[in-house]
Amino acid sequence: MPTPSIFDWAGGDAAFGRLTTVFYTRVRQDPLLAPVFAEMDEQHAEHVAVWLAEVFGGPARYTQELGGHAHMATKHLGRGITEAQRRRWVTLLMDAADEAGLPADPEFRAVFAYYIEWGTRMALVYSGDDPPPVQAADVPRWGWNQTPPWTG
Ligand code: HEM
Repeated sequence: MPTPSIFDWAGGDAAFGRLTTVFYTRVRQDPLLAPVFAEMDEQHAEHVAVWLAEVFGGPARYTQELGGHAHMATKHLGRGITEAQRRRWVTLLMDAADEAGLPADPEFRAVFAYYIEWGTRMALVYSGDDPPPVQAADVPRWGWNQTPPWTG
């Protein structure tokens, strides 16, 4: 049997759809994050689900249909996300993973948390004073392995 992608292991598009639906319901009720997302459009949760699906080895729909990495990174520019907001984002997403019934095995949750920790820190970098060029990267692909060390 070939090793399944993380996307397949998680439960495919349906699982990521449930995840972001639950997550943004929690975000709207959260005093620290609700103001950050006050202007988000109706399709935001779905778009983040499509992004996560691509990252975890699913179809490359964010790249093909939604503007790819440059569009996603641009959405974070100038937002000045704080560490407290980032940490709350992570906490609510992990709570949402439980509520949405994503697999709870240690390997899946470790690799899931690994991307979320990395991705939220990258969102903070893009939202800050000296962001990297938005065109400089593709949508990351997260496997069961590790990333190389930070090169700036
Ligand atoms: C792994 C971490 C993250 C991922 C995968 C992610 C993903 C995305 C994506 C895909 C978009 C663009 C949606 C679209 O195409 O319409 C977006 C926009 C946005 N993100 Fe993130 N994000 C992350 C972390 C964060 C954090 C930590 C914050 C703030 C606490 C944040 C705040 C926002 C905001 C405010 C927008 C714009 C919403 C709108 O007005 O439509 N993101 N994010």
